[in-house]
Amino acid sequence: ESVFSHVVRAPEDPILGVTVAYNKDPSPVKLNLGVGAYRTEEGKPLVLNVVRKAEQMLVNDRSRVKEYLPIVGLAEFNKLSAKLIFGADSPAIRENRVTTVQCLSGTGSLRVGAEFLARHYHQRTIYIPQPTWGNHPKIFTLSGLSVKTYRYYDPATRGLNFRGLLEDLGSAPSGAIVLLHACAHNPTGVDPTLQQWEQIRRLMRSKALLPFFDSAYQGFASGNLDADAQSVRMFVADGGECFVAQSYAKNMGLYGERVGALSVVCKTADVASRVESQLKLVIRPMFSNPPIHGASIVATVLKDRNMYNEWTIELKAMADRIISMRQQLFDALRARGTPGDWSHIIKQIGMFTFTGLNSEQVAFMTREYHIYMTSDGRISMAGLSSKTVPHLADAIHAAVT
Ligand SMILES: Cc1ncc(COP(=O)(O)O)c(CN[C@@H](CCC(=O)O)C(=O)O)c1O
Repeated sequence: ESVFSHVVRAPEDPILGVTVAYNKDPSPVKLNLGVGAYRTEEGKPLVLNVVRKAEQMLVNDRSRVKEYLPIVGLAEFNKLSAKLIFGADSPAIRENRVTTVQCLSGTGSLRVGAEFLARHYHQRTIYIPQPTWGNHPKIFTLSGLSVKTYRYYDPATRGLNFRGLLEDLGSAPSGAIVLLHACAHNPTGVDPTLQQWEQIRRLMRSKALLPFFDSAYQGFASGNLDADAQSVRMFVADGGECFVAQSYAKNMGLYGERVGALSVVCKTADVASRVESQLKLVIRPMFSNPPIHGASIVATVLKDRNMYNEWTIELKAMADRIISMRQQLFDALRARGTPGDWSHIIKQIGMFTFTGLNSEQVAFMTREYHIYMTSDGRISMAGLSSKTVPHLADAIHAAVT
């Protein structure tokens, strides 16, 4: 009799479980629009040319060894990551008020930040948008924070519920932590305008709410790395403090390398160095020190002007292909006279379209058309190609008529 015979079978993850179901489907027309991972027009995962070039350079460099990294990770990677999100001219970086630690991609960066806050911050409540990435509530709850939500999405307009957002943040207890998607909100694809970000910033600073940015798609929303960092830079420019989690999974296609960074912007350099010393106490018993390969790729790309420029070109090409998939799907639904207003498909940005389809319609599309997507109606546009748009449009048309 096993001592684990009481263990019950856990349900599949709402997002990653979609790929499990997709892989089991023998249909030749099946479409995986679940996981937010870029695919080419041929439907294949993409390794960026600049990444292959960086890896070749690393392999050829016989001086490179496989020693442990410091607990905080690859120093060069950390500096370059801070520069990428805060800007090369950031006063916070110049004044040494930023500490950056390399973590296991975006998830790991969020987790390390949350564990630190649960131990060292006086307010243990974090407000997350409604809806948000499915893993957010689990990461923060398991870190010991208590999770509340703020209104974010308006199903009626399929846009931002800005009034609800301001009301909910306005009634949050002062000092509460607030999770903000830096750009390309997942799953809605709806972002505040710069003017709305400025109003959010003023409100948050007036109540001493602590911003925790999740930047998983920098460069993927607009195709421009600086444009997609504007929300973060507005908060840093006011001299206030904030947390920022960065992921290189999507914008550099390093999904499985698990490359990310957590940055904490503090009021003084002395506080930043003390915060870093405590971040090390979170990391050491969690994963001790981070993996060297992916961070070396990123550092190799970011530190060389030509490779950085080549990366921005490949990044914009990915963003542009997703935008063209939006237009093609919108046009295909219009051509079919599919009932309903589908303009949100071309208004939303980033990797996902929040279609507004309900779970029954999603189940119908999976059953009858072998379309795999999350049950909340989210579609990863990166999983589409010109050849497969008609099949998806047929499925949506059938689901709503
Ligand atoms: C807003 C947000 N933050 C963090 C992450 C974590 O990404 P890392 O791989 O840890 O860097 C994701 C990935 N969400 C995608 C990818 C699949 C998943 O992990 O759920 C998604 O929503 O499909 C995300 O969408």
